Amino acid sequence: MLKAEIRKQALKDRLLLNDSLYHALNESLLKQFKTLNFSQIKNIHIFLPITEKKEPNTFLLIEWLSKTHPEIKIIVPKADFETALMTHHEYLGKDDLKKNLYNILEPQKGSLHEGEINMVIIPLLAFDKHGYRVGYGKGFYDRFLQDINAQKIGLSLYPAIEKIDDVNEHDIKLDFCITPTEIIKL
Ligand SMILES: Nc1nc2c(c(=O)[nH]1)N(C=O)[C@@H](CNc1ccc(C(=O)N[C@@H](CCC(=O)O)C(=O)O)cc1)CN2
Ligand SMILES: Nc1ncnc2c1ncn2[C@@H]1O[C@H](COP(=O)(O)OP(=O)(O)OP(=O)(O)O)[C@@H](O)[C@H]1O
Repeated sequence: MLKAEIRKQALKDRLLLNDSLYHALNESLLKQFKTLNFSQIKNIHIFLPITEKKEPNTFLLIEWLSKTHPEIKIIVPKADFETALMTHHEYLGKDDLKKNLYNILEPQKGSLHEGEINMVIIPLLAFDKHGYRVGYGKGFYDRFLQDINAQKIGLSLYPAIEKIDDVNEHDIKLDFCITPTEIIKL
């Protein structure tokens, strides 16, 4: 299938999720996330959920991490829609977040993180069995991930689809994808 078609279908499916299923899927994602090996990890980059679009509730992961692994620094992105680039900031808690024009929460005072990043939790609308993903189509994550040497981990409410047919030279492959039932090695 082509990205445009996959994107349209995935957005529709997500918005049709009822609250109780959405909640259960998020709890299952957290359960899977807890099984990752954090022993070598000094910092983790995690997107902040657009709940209006029923993205996975990454606050569950962030809250669990800050309780059980307080030594791991949490880094969150801030997207610049003019340049399609992101900057990366220390997460200081929910009080430091404010919604931008796209309903994306972003850090206000969290200081810029410019060093290496060990693990990135990546938003997506769909991913395929070959490790490629479909996002909202602006290429933010492809630009970000091309420069870094981190474990690239997708977070998906749904299982893998068979194949994205229009993968291009910019598309960066995931190393793993967390779904509600399993962590898939890609
Ligand atoms: N939570 C989260 N943060 C993220 C991403 C994401 O997928 N999820 N992104 C992942 O890359 C980047 C943001 N990408 C986005 C791209 C488009 C729209 C959006 O609302 N688009 C409008 C159309 C706007 C237009 O074309 O001018 C829409 O879909 O209605 C939102 C986020 C960076 N931060
Ligand atoms: N490293 C890059 N340099 C220049 N352009 C890029 C780069 N990565 C992606 N792009 C461009 O950004 C757009 C992203 O399109 P694509 O359909 O692959 O997005 P996506 O992976 O679904 O979205 P996203 O990464 O925003 O979630 C394309 O026009 C692509 O050519």
